[in-house]
Amino acid sequence: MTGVEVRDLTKRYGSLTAVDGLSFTVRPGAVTAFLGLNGAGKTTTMRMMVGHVTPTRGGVTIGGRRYRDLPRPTTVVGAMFDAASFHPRHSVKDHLRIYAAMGGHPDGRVDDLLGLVGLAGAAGRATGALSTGMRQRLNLATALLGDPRVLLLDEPGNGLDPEGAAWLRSFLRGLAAEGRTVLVSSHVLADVQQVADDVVVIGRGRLLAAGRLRELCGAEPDVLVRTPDAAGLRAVLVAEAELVELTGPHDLRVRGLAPARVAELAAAHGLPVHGLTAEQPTLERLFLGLTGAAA
Ligand SMILES: Nc1ncnc2c1ncn2[C@@H]1O[C@H](COP(=O)(O)OP(=O)(O)OP(=O)(O)O)[C@@H](O)[C@H]1O
Repeated sequence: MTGVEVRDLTKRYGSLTAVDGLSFTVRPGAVTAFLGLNGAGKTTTMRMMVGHVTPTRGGVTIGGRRYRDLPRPTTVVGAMFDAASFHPRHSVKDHLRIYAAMGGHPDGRVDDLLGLVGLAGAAGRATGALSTGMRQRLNLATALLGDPRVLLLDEPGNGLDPEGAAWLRSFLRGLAAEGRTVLVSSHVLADVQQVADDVVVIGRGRLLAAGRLRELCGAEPDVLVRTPDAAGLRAVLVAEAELVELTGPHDLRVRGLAPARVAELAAAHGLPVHGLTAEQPTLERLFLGLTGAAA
């Protein structure tokens, strides 16, 4: 089992601290979403994991070893960055064959991967003629050439259409189910919510939260109430709820009260309720709360 340990990772560019004393772990067998606003330091952190950028302080180990100490790094870690470049006239298959040769991976792996990422039909196409979604798939295939236990994927969902995004989610789940360590940076929170087991949230290079998505989002759902007397019900609920928000002429959002308690209080005051739904807390709420506080 190969996890990733980030310890006191720091990167300064002149007076700018892009990554600031970051510590977290990424566990095997799970998809971990790496989240932060633009410029938060996600790419810099991931580049330090694979030695593209030298930390000012601190470091990263993968299965207990630094990237540069791994004897055949691409068999341990597969990394994919947004700005990956392809030779535009190379075919998809040639691109993979060249990278396979460089990494010392068997040529037969290329056809397997083309099938796995859904590019078998585009094997002969020039990489310069690929759609963004196909480029992402080719990037992913390149990262997977060495059958690595650890995948570090920087914004792999960028430019994917809804079908591609759904495909990527199930692909990532499959990699985690095989026991691999999967770290995925993203800013599409709805996509992440559907796929991630764990999240690491950073802001201005600092850690804001890390842990199981379910625990961080909180177990308590908001309760959405539909009532013809929203103002009247609101007046009753505010005494016990953490928050009661009027979201429409006949709609309330209640936080900090169980649905049953909302119904009891309404009944006790003779207020009609036409609908009551529990809404699971979203990653977006957590994220905006954290990054808003950091800003
Ligand atoms: N080579 C560099 N020289 C100077 N500043 C840099 C360099 N690389 C990154 N930065 C700065 O470090 C900060 C973090 O950038 P980084 O690309 O890691 O953020 P990010 O979270 O990946 O953002 P995005 O989501 O926009 O890609 C930014 O302010 C960026 O401008």
